[in-house]
Amino acid sequence: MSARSMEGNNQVAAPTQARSASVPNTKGPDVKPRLLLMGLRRSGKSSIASVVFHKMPPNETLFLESTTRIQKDSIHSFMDFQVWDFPGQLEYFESAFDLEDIFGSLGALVWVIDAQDDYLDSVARLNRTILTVQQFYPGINIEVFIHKVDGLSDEYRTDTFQDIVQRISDELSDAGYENAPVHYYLTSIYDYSVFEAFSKVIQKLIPNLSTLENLINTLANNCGFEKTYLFDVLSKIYIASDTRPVDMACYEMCSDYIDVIVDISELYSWDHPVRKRLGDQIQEAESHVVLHDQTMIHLMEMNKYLCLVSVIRNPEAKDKRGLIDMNCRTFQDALNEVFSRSWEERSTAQVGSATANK
Ligand SMILES: Nc1nc2c(ncn2[C@@H]2O[C@H](COP(=O)(O)OP(=O)(O)OP(=O)(O)O)[C@@H](O)[C@H]2O)c(=O)[nH]1
Repeated sequence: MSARSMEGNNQVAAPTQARSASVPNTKGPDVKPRLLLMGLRRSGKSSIASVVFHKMPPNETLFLESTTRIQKDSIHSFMDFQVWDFPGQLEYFESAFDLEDIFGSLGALVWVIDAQDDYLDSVARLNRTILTVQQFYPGINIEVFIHKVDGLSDEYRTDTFQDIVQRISDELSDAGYENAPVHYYLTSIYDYSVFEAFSKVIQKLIPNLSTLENLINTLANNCGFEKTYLFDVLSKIYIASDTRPVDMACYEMCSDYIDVIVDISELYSWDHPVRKRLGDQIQEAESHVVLHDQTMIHLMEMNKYLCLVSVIRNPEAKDKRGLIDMNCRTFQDALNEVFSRSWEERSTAQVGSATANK
C-alpha cells in the first residue's frame, strides 16, 4: 500500500479468504519480504529499527520523535527486504486500511511490548491482531518482542515472559487456534538480545537456511570450530550458524570483532595517492586474533554483504591457518552459489536482450 492510501483512501479491499504467506516469495525481483513492526506508542519500535538497521547508538534513541506515519525502510543486503515501522496509535484494522496491502507480501509481524510498562492493553491489541491475521493469513509468523527487559530483575523478567505467553496462548486456544505460529523473545536495545531476536526472525525468511546450516556444520566439524556464525555485516544479525547451542558471550565477541575489522578496513582501504600496491590483493578481508586464553577468532568476508566469523578454542589452530583459510574459501564458493541471486542475473540478461532487440 502506498503511504497516500494509508492516510486517506477509504476503499476497503479486505481479503475474503485465507491466504498463506508463510514462505515469502523472495525469488522475484519485485517481491521483497516485509517485516512489520507494530505495538503501542513508545514501546520501542523505531528504536529497534534504528539500532539494528542504522547503527544508532542505543542512548540516542532517547531523542527519537514519535512516529506519525508508516516508515518504510528498504534493506538491501544478501536478501532484499523491507521494514515497516507503524505508528503506535494507528488502527490498521479500521476500514480505511487495505489489509491485503499491509499483510499481503508479509515476511513477519514483529509485535513490540514494553515490559517496563503496563502491558495488558498491548497484549489485548496483539490478541485482536493475531486473531484477524490468523483468519486471513494463517501462515504469517508472529514474533513477539517482550522489550526493554534491561530494567527488570531476572525474576520479574521470567514472570512477565510467562504471564504474556500465557495470556496470548489462552486467548488463542479459546478461539480455536492451538498451534498458531507465535514466537516470543526477551529483548533490549542495550545488549545483543535484540540482534539475536532479529537474527531468528530473519532466518525464518531465508529459503535456503537448512542448506546453509548443513554447509556451516560441515565446515565447523572439519575445522574444529567451537561456533561459527554467518553475519550480515551491515546489521550484524546472523543469518545462519552451526547447530550447536548459541552462547551469548561467543556471539558478542564475534559481533564486536566485525566492528573492529570494519573500522580498520575503513582506515586503510581507501586509495592513497602515494601508497603502492605490493602485489595482487585478495578481494575479501581476512583476519584472526588470538585472545589471552588462546581462543582464536577467525573472520573471513564472504561477499559484499556477508562474513563468516568462527571461534576456535584449539590452541594449535594458529599453526593451521592455511588449512582453515582453504576450508573457508571452499565454503565461500558453495555459499556464493547458494546466494547467486540468479534472478538478478536473469533480469539483467533480459534487460540486455530487450535493449539489444530495439
Ligand atoms: N530501557 C529501554 N528503553 C528503550 C528500549 N528501546 C527503546 N527504549 C526507549 O523507549 C522510548 C520510545 O522508543 P521509540 O522507539 O520512539 O518507540 P516507538 O514504539 O517507535 O513509539 P511511536 O513512534 O510513538 O509508536 C525511547 O525513549 C527509547 O530510548 C530498551 O530496550 N530499553
